[in-house]
Amino acid sequence: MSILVTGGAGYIGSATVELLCERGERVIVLDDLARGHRGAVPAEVPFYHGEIGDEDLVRRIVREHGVESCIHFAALAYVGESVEDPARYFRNNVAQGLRLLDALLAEGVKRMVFSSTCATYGEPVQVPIPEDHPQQPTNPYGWSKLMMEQIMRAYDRAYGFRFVALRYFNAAGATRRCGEVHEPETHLIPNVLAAAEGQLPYVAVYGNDYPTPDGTCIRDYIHVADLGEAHILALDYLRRGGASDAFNLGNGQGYSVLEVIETARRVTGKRIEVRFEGRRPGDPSRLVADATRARTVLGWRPRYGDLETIIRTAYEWKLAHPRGYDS
Ligand SMILES: NC(=O)c1ccc[n+]([C@@H]2O[C@H](COP(=O)([O-])OP(=O)(O)OC[C@H]3O[C@@H](n4cnc5c(N)ncnc54)[C@H](O)[C@@H]3O)[C@@H](O)[C@H]2O)c1
Ligand SMILES: O=c1ccn([C@@H]2O[C@H](COP(=O)(O)OP(=O)(O)O[C@H]3O[C@H](CO)[C@H](O)[C@H](O)[C@H]3O)[C@@H](O)[C@H]2O)c(=O)[nH]1
Repeated sequence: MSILVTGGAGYIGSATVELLCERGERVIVLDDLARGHRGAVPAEVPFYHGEIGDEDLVRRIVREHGVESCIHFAALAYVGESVEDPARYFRNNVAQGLRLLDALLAEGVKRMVFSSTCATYGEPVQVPIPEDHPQQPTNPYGWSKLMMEQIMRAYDRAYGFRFVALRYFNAAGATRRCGEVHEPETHLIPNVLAAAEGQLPYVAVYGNDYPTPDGTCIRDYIHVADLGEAHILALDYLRRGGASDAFNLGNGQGYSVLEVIETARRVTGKRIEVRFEGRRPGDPSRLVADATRARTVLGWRPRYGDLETIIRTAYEWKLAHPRGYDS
């Protein structure tokens, strides 16, 4: 029996594939390489270059490899881009996501660990944010993920399709094999490190008039290996017969954009120029997780909680892979 990992050539997906392989699980990756890298997937892992919305392909993979569960990372995931082109986000994340669910169900696969996001909460009314916080996304990306959560809930009731929605806060850092390489890169920490290495002239800070102590947005950064570990625990939970549920994944500690830049200056020892720009549409001011439930129900224990460690692992990976992945 094997696990279908969609989006397994992407940043968090490839790090999770690495952990699953270390644990001796049989893994199959499906990715259209819109944002991922073939070189991020170990050569021994069967790889399919295709879309999650290709029902015939998904059904064939399930039959040929005896797939029993799916970890579904594949999605477009840029907040700003989703505000500019919502159609692309709803088509890719929801319409194609729905076809993936239907193909799995048609082949009798009824277990999914789903990449959801803190962006499903929108502007928080309570911080740290618990799972039962109101879900009112401020951008189409967040809506696309919330729609998938709701579709899966209905599928559970009607068809017994069990899922765990993992609502990650901000993924960061690198594992031994896998780091963050996106084209274009919109995420803060890779951009800060690119500025440290002279690949960007400065870091653009989007907004310094937010209602936070230094005026810049606050986020809860969580190490990619800790995210990967949570997927394995969630899969074990579903295999034990656990009920469908949602879990926040974060450290419970918020850092402002300026604090991230200051920490990166310490870690790299480099000058990092900053330029203040206007707010980025769709950005909530402060997102910090209450991840108590993942700890108590799944037994999750993040190991790389401290921001300096998170940034150091990202920096070390970048120095070891100055041009990113070869393919
Ligand atoms: N990075 C974060 O901080 C963060 C936070 C919360 C949630 N998430 C979610 O986690 C998941 C992984 O994020 P990531 O940062 O690794 O992103 P990523 O872009 O690196 O990885 C996503 C992968 O999915 C693939 N993909 C996209 N659409 C596809 C499709 N229709 N068919 C097949 N493959 C497709 C891409 O090529 C890419 O390899 C996403 O679902 C994202 O929404 C990420
Ligand atoms: O060059 C940059 C990049 C980012 N930022 C700021 O840094 C913060 C973090 O931005 P990221 O782009 O790194 O992360 P987001 O919080 O926008 O997005 C992440 O968390 C989201 C939930 O809000 C989604 O889940 C998304 O997939 C994931 O990338 C934001 O305030 C952003 O405005 C900058 O100031 N300059």
